[in-house]
Amino acid sequence: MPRDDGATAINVAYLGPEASFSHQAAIAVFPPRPTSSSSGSSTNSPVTLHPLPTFPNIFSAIQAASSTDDEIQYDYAVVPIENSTNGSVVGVFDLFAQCGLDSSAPYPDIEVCAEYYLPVHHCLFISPDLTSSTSDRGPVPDPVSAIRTLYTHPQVWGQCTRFLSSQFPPAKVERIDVGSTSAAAQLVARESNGGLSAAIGSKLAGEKHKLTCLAENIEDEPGSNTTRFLVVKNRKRKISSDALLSYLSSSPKAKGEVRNKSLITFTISHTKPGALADALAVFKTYSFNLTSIDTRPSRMRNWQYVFFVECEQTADVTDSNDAANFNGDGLKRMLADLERYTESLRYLGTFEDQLLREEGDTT
Ligand SMILES: O=C(O)C(=O)Cc1ccccc1
Repeated sequence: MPRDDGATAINVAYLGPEASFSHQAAIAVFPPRPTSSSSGSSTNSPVTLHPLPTFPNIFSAIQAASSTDDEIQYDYAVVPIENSTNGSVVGVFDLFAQCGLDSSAPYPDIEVCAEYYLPVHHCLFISPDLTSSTSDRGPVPDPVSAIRTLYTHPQVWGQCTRFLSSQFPPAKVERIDVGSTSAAAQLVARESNGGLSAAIGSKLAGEKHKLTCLAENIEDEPGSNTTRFLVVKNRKRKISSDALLSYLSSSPKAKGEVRNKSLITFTISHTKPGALADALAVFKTYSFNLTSIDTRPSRMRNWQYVFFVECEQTADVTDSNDAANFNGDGLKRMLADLERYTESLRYLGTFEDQLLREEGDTT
């Protein structure tokens, strides 16, 4: 929306409430920016981050961005797609299965434009009332063993299996899924006089709600637990790209070689022998390396799947600086050929690979 000073505000959606991991990823990609120079002229588009309650709300907001008169027109959203320990964020995959230029897709205009890797550390939080001598029940002597209910986002249980199985026997402690880790922290903070419940979430969420931290770094892989986020936008919406460009130019990867990844979804015949092998051979023919492959149920017919492939071109590169041209021609030709081996095919976008590879890793 244009402002009085002429700058166009950039609106970014993320899974809220504030202090979720998605919020931290959104801040990293779209940090708060100074908006005007000393002469008073605007230099950067100001960024406003908006917490939304669910992933479907976020996808609907981005899809609607080119066509509604709503007060807020969302330019970007930052959504988690996979975790290095616990794998795919299936709810987000199911939404991407409904994206891509196709009149039957509920989100035809959503495309991926960037990725971000966030190191993720989990803490166990309780209400400070539980350890306070002024509460009705007095300080609980062993708060961990007093906990009867645990709240967190469903992605988190599988990232903290060792800690959870050693501290919280399922027969004694109920695990309740909530919309986000920050919603879990908010719930525990709101329980009157400290119910015997705990939340698992980020240090930031605990600080925001003034919770007591009983354990830090409770994830199974404290040195490497990482969540990958995708940045999405509406392909029909004209946006000033300076906010995204400043992220891309300041990312650690910007100093190294730039590689672009493309995300494609497709379905294939489930009765023709070799249908998947034929489709995958097309990537090889056009020198595209597969960096990721995943499936989700098609929801059209039982035991039929949507394939998600991410790939990067390894040859035929003409212009390594321009994300649009980088593998534009090769990609177009590859997709045209792939169409012959698939039943439905959707291209969801091309973005810079931000994965910092280990030295000596040539893949
Ligand atoms: O619940 C959150 O904080 C989220 O943003 C979703 C999520 C959960 C766990 C790891 C990364 C993202």
